[in-house]
Amino acid sequence: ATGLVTQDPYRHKMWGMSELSVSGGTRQSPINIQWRDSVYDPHLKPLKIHYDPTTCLYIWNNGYSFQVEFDDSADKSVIMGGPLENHYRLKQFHFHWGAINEWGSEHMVDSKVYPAELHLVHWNPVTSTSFEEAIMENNGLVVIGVFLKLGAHHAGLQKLVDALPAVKHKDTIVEFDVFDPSCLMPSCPDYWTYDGSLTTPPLTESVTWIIKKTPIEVDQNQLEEFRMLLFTSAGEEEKRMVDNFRPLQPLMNRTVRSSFR
Ligand SMILES: NS(=O)(=O)c1c(F)c(F)c(-n2cc(CC3CCCCC3)nn2)c(F)c1F
Ligand SMILES: [Zn+2]
Repeated sequence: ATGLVTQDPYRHKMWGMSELSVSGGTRQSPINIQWRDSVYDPHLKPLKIHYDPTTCLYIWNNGYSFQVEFDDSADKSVIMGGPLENHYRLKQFHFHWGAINEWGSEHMVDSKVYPAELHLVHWNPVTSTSFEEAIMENNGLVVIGVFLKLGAHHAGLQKLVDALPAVKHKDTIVEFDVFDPSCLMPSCPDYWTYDGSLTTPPLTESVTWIIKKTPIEVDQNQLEEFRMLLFTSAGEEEKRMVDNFRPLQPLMNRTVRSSFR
């Protein structure tokens, strides 16, 4: 399936390094998780998630994806446990998806691609005083990745999908209050974890990735609503927001640990 992703989907972005990892990067993301090479770590604890739905602020189209932002001024929506030394605050979540169901996710599992991937981005309030600072810190961020697969209608996601027409164009925003992103988590507790990077600029190597083993199911109409968004601002020539995933990066000297046998 990786052969399908020949074009660099961010080719229209003048990042200069979208194909290459950060020059000299040794822990770039995303990667292909080879299940048989992952190492079961019995010391990994269950991940604990406590999201306060009232910390949800708004949805906006940032020109890469649509992003749901949270009030991170206190320890109200936090994760802890798993591979983590302390708690991390939820800052935002967003998705990556393809033009068609055959590709779209950033990570892969044994070269299997999913049609989309959810990222919940958290930062370390113990070692950083802000999200912006944490982005530059080693292990300043934790991102939980959840694969989306084509299947049953996802009632929790639909609330988000219904708001997308209001953020069709880049730099548009709509208020979005009281949403609990826990509804987007699979019930299975199993995950892989590895040290990596942001998959968008500034591509800093500050992320502890936690990738859930089990995908959530969404239906065709819901995926197609993602694909109706635009990379472009109002008034510009329309470019559909699709294929907003970064190409696979080399594993280099890293081990992926699993929380399950
Ligand atoms: N795919 S990912 O790796 O989960 C992922 C992330 F982890 C991110 F943190 C961001 N991110 C980027 C900014 C702008 C910052 C604004 C302040 C200065 C630094 C950039 N906000 N959040 C992001 F866009 C993204 F896609
Ligand atoms: Zn992402």
